[in-house]
Amino acid sequence: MSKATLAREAVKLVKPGMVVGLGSGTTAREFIKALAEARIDGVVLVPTSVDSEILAQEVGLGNALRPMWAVDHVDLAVDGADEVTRDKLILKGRGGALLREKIVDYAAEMFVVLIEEHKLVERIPMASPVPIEVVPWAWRFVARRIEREFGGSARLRTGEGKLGPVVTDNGNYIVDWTPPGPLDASAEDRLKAVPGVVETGIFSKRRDAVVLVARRDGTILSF
Ligand SMILES: O=C[C@H](O)[C@H](O)[C@H](O)COP(=O)(O)O
Repeated sequence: MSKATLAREAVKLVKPGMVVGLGSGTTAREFIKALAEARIDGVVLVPTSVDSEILAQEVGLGNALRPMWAVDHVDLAVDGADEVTRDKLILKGRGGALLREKIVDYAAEMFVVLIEEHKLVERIPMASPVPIEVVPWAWRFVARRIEREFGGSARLRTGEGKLGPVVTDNGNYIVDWTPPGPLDASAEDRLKAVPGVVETGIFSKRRDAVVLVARRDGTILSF
């Protein structure tokens, strides 16, 4: 229910003709459904995962869908997150959709993050590991190098419903890294500098994001 409330709030920001980035995950799915109900004229939609693309198609938004290469800007991106701090360090990627999400969310003029209150944390990571999308051919080398350079433990993500590694929408693997302690904003660039790392779930460069939090008491906090 709270995810649907957040989604309806975010839909109010969508104006006719806008190019809108569709995030991924259960919260973003609510946004996609609410957007379909709103029937806003002329919007162009850029999905950040196959999952979001399929849902958008199923709820009648198929004609509006475009790949990222077919647009020259994104007005608004609406996405969920796994953990968010008060100063807007954002951790994403529990569903493995982080790479396309980061391209779209970082490109957007306005980035709106929808979370429930338990995801508002003091520091990242709190309860989730840090997802890191890696080149499959190098995955073990990259995982060991991250452990050596930064400490903690890095594990290949394996899936349910399929034997072996989870393969992302971009054909890569995910390594889930549990660092030895809290991370600051520099972690995004430091991890990215490891050859073989394609992208990380640390979103530290959108401090201007608008975060909408569904509180336990039913109200919405915005910061
Ligand atoms: O890869 C998954 C995405 O980053 C999601 O946006 C994130 O995991 C939050 O998903 P949910 O809204 O299902 O908690």
